[in-house]
Amino acid sequence: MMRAILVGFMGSGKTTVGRLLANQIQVPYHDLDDVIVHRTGKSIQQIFDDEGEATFRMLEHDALMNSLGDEGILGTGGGTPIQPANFELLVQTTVPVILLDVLPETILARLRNDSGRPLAKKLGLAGLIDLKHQRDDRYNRVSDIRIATDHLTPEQVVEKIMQELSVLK
Ligand SMILES: Nc1ncnc2c1ncn2[C@@H]1O[C@H](COP(=O)(O)OP(=O)(O)O)[C@@H](O)[C@H]1O
Ligand SMILES: O=C(O)C1=C[C@@H](OP(=O)(O)O)[C@@H](O)[C@H](O)C1
Ligand SMILES: [Mg+2]
Repeated sequence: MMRAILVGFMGSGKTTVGRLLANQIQVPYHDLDDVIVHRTGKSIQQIFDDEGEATFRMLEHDALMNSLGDEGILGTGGGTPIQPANFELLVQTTVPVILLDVLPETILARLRNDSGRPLAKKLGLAGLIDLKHQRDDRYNRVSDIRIATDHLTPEQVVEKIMQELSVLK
């Protein structure tokens, strides 16, 4: 079983914080995007370009199903909780789900120089903010703990998660 699952919008720090947290408590880190890249031999951008978002979402659902029972920390993608089947899995799991939250301006600052997120490229800044508003309710509903990351370093976010998880036990 996973120790914790990280959810949140693109740029909230799921991948960065997940790796750091796993490293700190010496368990494996699994990232759904990485599982998909490994399985297909393609980048996320290539999958969106060649096969479209719907195919990516099927691969993402498979990756989630196959990862939940593994040991470690799981970093999801920003769209993972939005798919209804994934939403149900995340609501029902007994693994603590942690929402890394961010303000729109933080997202923009963190993703400014990033080219690996096809949706960010396609939607532009205003579209990204709109997408976050559409998703926020789902993020809140699947998560047990919410951490506002805007004014924290990744190390401080890890520290907060460790405090919250020890409270949960
Ligand atoms: N707490 C943080 N403070 C500042 N920068 C951060 C923080 N968390 C992540 N970042 C940076 O933001 C970018 C996106 O982080 P990433 O971990 O890939 O987010 P996600 O997986 O949620 O999309 C990266 O450049 C990362 O270094
Ligand atoms: O928000 C989304 O729909 C997506 C987020 C990405 O993951 P990160 O949240 O780790 O950037 C990746 O799964 C894909 O580009 C789609
Ligand atoms: Mg990520």
